[in-house]
Amino acid sequence: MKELRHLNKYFLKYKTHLIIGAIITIIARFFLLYTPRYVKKIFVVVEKALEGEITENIFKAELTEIIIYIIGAALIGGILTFFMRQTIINVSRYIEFDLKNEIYGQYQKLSLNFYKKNRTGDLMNRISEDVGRVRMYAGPALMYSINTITLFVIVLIYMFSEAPKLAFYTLTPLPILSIIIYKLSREIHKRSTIVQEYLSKLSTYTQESFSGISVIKAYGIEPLTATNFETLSAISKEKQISLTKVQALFFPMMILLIGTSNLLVIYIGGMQYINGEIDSLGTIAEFIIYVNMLTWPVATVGWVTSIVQQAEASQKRINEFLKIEPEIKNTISNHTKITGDIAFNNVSFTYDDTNIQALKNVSFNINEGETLAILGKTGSGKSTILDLIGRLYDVDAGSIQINKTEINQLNLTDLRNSIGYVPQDAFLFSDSIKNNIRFGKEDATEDDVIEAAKNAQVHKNIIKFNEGYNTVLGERGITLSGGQKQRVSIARAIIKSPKILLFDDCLSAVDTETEEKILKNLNMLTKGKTTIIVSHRASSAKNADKIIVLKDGKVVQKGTHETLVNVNGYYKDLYLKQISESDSK
Ligand SMILES: Nc1ncnc2c1ncn2[C@@H]1O[C@H](COP(=O)(O)OP(=O)(O)OP(=O)(O)O)[C@@H](O)[C@H]1O
Repeated sequence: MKELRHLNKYFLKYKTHLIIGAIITIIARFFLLYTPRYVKKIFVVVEKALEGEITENIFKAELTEIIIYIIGAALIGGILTFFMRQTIINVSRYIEFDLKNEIYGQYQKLSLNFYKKNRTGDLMNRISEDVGRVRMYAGPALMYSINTITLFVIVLIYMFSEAPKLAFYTLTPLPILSIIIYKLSREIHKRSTIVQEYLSKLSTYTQESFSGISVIKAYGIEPLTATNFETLSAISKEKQISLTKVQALFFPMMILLIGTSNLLVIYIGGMQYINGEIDSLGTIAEFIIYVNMLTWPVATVGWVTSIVQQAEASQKRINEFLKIEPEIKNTISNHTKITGDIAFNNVSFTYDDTNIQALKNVSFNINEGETLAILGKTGSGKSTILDLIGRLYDVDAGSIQINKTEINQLNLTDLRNSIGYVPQDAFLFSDSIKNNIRFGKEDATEDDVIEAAKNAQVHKNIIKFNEGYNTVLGERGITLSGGQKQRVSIARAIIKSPKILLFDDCLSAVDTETEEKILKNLNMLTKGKTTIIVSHRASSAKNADKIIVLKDGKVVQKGTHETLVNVNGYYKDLYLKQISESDSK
């Protein structure tokens, strides 16, 4: 139960609901337990009438009164049971909601490294299935426990005060029932976890096949994927059947044990009645009702135990994530002004997971409003520089200063709000084009969106779609071309009009003519803003104020277009190659 202590703060938060729920549960049990006592009374009245001890009128009056009591008690008990579920089960839903938000909030705080170390499926499971299991503890398990304890205490007092010997024999099979249900629940849980695993394997496989359907078709490997699916699906079916087998045992087991208890009541109660140890047959009827009333709560002891164990395991998995300290923290609460002077001083950086040293002693500086172009072969560390400016990672050695202040001494929210970032793989959400652009600035007007799209040279493409800016992208919507995606992504960054603009090879999928137009617009738009353009093309770099060339994480060339084009090296080679390519077209 150590891990489940995490939920105590929520129990405390909803204590009023819980206390009311517990009180209602207890009162509801009292009313429901009235019925067996009145059933006994019916027997007693009938016995008296048969023996002529009471007149027919008294018999009818007493019988009517008892029946009214039984109906009244059942009605009140029923209504209270409804409110019991409404309070305690609702609390479990509130806790589920709070816990999901807590986990999601934590996910948002965790740095990129966390996402690299953990698979998406695992993150999803903890926020959905694990929280679901924990809810079972906070709701049904709690409710059934209060229910069972109250019922047990009251029923045992009633039974032992009425006929102790009969009570003892009647209750003997119940612990056995509880143990069997516990074992069955554990087995059911074990097998259903395996079933779940296969279901998620199946859905991951199916999802991947659908996402990669064009590759599958192009390579003609449909039969292979179908066979793989069939194999997975067959294993899944086997696991499901083995689960059903155990589940099928559950109710017969319960019926068998209830039957045994009932037989015991009738046999021992009957013997006692013959021997005169109990005064009325009504006691046997009362006890049969008690036994049936106790069976479900007794079964729930086993069930609740297994729910608590599962919840403990799930909460442990949740706590593992909740306890992780974000690597990148915002330690500065005051606002910091970001103007856009950026300086890298001997920065080195190694990726934790791959141990690849992406940057080695990198130094450069850009003044506010200047444009820096970063060139270099693939894997040379260009994107890493941009990630470090956005403080997605912290450097291992050296320092990054923005406005002459160490980057970790800046308010992280202010820093990120001052950056417009266009990633290498443009990611667009399954939403309208308008909202995808507006994502950069929530209060942007229609005109702002259109202007940003025009500057990113994508407006003409967008208005050709039937729905224009309201065209939905993604799974159920239209698929944009690589170049269109890049340009929507550029529009998203420039609409924000941030102090710092980072373009990560974001013109790679557009033709040189469009690139030229975009760069021209950017020249105008980025006036006064610090801009970094990562590219593989000299054409994107030639107008920059400064150019650096990276090789294996090191800066190997630094200068302007004019200086670099006159010295032998990567930049000159690249420039000449591109000129000869465009001449030959
Ligand atoms: N998220 C990451 N985790 C681990 N290693 C990484 C990660 N991102 C990049 N690397 C490694 O760091 C090195 C530098 O990568 P980076 O993406 O900065 O290069 P790049 O110059 O931007 O390449 P490209 O031009 O292909 O985009 C590469 O060797 C790469 O494999």
